[in-house]
Amino acid sequence: MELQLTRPDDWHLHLRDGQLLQSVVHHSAKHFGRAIVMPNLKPPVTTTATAVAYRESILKALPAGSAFNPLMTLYLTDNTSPEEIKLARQSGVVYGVKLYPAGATTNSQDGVTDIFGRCLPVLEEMIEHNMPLLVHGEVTDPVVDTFDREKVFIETVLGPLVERLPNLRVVMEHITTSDAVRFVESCREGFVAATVTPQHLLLNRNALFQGGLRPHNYCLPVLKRETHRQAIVSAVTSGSKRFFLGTDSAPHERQKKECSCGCAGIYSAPVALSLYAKVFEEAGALDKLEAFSSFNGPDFYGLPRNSSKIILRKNPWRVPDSYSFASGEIIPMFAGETLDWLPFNN
Ligand SMILES: NC(=O)N[C@@H](CC(=O)O)C(=O)O
Ligand SMILES: [Zn+2]
Ligand SMILES: [Zn+2]
Repeated sequence: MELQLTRPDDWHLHLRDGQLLQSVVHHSAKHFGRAIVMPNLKPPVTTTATAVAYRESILKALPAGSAFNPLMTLYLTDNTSPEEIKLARQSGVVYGVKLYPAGATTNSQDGVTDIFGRCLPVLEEMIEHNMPLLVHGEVTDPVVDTFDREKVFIETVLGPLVERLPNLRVVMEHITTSDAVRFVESCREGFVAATVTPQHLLLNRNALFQGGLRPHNYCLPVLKRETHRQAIVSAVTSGSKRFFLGTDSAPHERQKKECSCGCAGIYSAPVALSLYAKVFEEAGALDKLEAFSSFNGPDFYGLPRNSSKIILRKNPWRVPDSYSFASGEIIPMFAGETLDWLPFNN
């Protein structure tokens, strides 16, 4: 059995830099046409000039002949100026501005401490330039239970923000709860949308503790209980245009995951398309996979859909146990397991 799909894009991707970039970028470039590239490097990509330079280094790291197009983002800080948004739009290569609440996730220490107090002029400028805000939607108050941080963020930050700036276009990244699904569905279509990862469609929080502690299933926002997973599957397989593919593929060297204080992030780029196909097949909704993977994202961002195609073939394959690179190994999601669907370039 085989499916032909318009080439998909990845609307939330971490490509890192240096050696890690060299070793991971080909996994995304092989089957995805474009990707929204996250700016949480060390130091973060806070200016258009650094975004342009980062884009150049990604293009250099691509396999010869690749047409993969990295769509860049700026990392919002308390000090980002409205002028920077103008420069970002003029550059033609920046497609979004990323909100990391300070301390919420990997390399978010330079993020925003007070969006209403510090960022309203920048957000107004983004509305002028039709530049979307991409949101890591978790509060950082250590008193709030880890599993409630997305829900509380919606109640205390995102809901009020959307109400205050109804013309701001927002992507709630990597949603993990039924609360987020309900919130996105309650907003104006075309203004608020969400990306969805393979892990939040396939795993619930039991996967963190299956037979022992499983660091390679640890990401942020953390996996939630089964009812939330089911709500997200229903949302993406319903055919709604508000949800689209964003892997949040986030490689960390193995030693940085398997240690006493392991990093958050799951490396899914090599398996993501196989995993999304699995989700849609299990839900009896393979006919909705193409819109989720290849239409809803570009339609939201106001970009053309890709013209080339890929094939997904039922052709069981074993996910490698690890990928080696110059200074270590990366363990992919579903390492060592067998997946049914295998993507091919047409
Ligand atoms: N998702 C993660 O667990 N980690 C991401 C950061 C992020 O997207 O929050 C990373 O950069 O490693
Ligand atoms: Zn995030
Ligand atoms: Zn991410």
